[in-house]
Amino acid sequence: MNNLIKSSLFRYIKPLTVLVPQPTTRRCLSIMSTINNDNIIATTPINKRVQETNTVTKVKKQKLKKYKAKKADPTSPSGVLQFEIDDLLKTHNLTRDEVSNDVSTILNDFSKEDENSITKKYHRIVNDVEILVLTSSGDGLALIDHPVDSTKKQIAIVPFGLPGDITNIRVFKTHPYYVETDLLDVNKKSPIRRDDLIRDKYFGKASGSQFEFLTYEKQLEIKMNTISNAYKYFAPRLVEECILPATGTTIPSPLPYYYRTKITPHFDMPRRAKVLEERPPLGFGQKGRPTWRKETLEVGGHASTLDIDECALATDILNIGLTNERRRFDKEFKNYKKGATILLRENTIVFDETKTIKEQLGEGSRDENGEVSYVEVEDKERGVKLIKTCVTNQKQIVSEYVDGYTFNFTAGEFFQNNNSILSTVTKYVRENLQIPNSKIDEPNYLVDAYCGSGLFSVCSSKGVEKVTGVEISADSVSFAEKNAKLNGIENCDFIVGKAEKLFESISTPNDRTSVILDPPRKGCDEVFMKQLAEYYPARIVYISCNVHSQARDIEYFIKETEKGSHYKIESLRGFDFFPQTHHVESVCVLSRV
Ligand SMILES: C[S@@+](CC[C@H](N)C(=O)[O-])C[C@H]1O[C@@H](n2cnc3c(N)ncnc32)[C@H](O)[C@@H]1O
Repeated sequence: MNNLIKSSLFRYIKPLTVLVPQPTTRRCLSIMSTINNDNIIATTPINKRVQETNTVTKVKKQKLKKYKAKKADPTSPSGVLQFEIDDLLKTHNLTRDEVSNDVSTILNDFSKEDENSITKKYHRIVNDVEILVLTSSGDGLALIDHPVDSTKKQIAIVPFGLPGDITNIRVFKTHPYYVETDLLDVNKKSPIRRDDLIRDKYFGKASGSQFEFLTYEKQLEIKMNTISNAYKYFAPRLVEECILPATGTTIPSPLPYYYRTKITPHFDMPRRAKVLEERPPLGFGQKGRPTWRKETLEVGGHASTLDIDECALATDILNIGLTNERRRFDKEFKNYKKGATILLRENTIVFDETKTIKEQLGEGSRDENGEVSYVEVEDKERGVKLIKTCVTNQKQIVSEYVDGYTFNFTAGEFFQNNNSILSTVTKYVRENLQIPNSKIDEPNYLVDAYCGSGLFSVCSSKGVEKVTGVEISADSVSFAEKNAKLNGIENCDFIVGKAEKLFESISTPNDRTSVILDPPRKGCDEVFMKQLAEYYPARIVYISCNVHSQARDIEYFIKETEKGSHYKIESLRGFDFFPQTHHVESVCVLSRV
């Protein structure tokens, strides 16, 4: 429908109450009944109640759908995308107006099935599109012609597109300043594209491992750039004033594949179904409807959840567990009344030579004979035999083994997911917590804020007088206390509460105290940062799985707190906790000057 007809139609249905001659009303009703728009983010329901009289039909409360932007935390992926869009616009000398889309018109397009509808104009195939840059979420960004205004462009997000690729894409969703697309074909390959490296049979369809078609060196370089960009966006004053050191090279994961110690495949219940007649796909979400990997078009099916029987990122025992749990699901799926997520968490047992393996296994995922599955591994450095099982019960207590220390925690609770890199990262943290020029007779202290079940507290406890951990989850604190004891460590105290609770009772001398921060994705809050600056510790090591909130916090600490300006950023670098994905763990070290 062209704009003219549509706007005249809206004039009919906009008023709260209108009297419309019957033939026109019938047309309005049939048009309204076709509304099924993917782009509805917020809608005002259309009241379709019609009161018929002999000659006229009364249509009540006809309202247009309004587009309402979702509020996003600026440091969330959709918030960061806004900075990335502005960067791209700047490079191409464009303004936001010049890439804007009329989302409301699409939202109120009642004839979207018509060949000439506005929806069809927007949601189309575009050929020979060059991918220009990569976002921090690992997607390609491109500029394409605007479908309805030849003076404008559109910004397209292209998952699995790499800078330099020339691609065919399908636009399927429109936002005010960008469109979402599926990658259909790669006509010319980017020089960095290495499809020959792909191992995962679901790659290019499943969300998750997006970087398998890059060399590992390239992945590490991209993650280093992600950290630099995060500070450019969220700590611009530190960048402008040149008080930020160059981002260090990303520390690789010893295992680039088969490293994840926790996965959570899920299945959905078909809409309105009360019982499952057919076994639904069990696996991970599909990333759009891409078709560029022709050889894998049928792999995993076509539902929004792909049916996945192997995960190239998960450890061996989790893949065995996945096979077991899929077999169980084949038999039991009819018992489920709604969709569910299945937990597969690795459990590590230090082998006790006085007992048989079977005596030590505990509960875990079972094979077709009903036996708990396990694999044996060796810690060659310490000459210790380890047994790995796969736990599926959220409440079961599981163990991790890091650097000779054992950590117990509840299977459903947080613990770092890549065991292979933990020895490297805990060593790095320990070394960077050291207060320079420490004298032998002067004791040093440690504070572990957001301590979880005590990973950094325990691994950094040697050589310091006392460690104080603080953590909001009482359950995690109780495990942290037990973990210290289990490993024969007596100098750790743990407090339950928000991180800032620490400052109510802290008694260690600030000049001799180092602080570890390891907050959740949203980062620290200003109250905590202010009190931290007030306490004025000798060194701070800030670890984060969201470098964007880390950059925001570091700038706030240095620029907005009274004593923050007395600190210098000693180093900033990534650790690759999540190979083959876009995620990076960032570690920033601050010292007092
Ligand atoms: C990324 S995890 C780090 C845990 C631990 N450092 C580790 O490596 O296992 C963040 C932890 O912060 C805790 N947390 C979240 N908000 C908090 C707050 N306001 N104060 C203290 N702890 C908090 C969570 O419960 C979680 O255990």
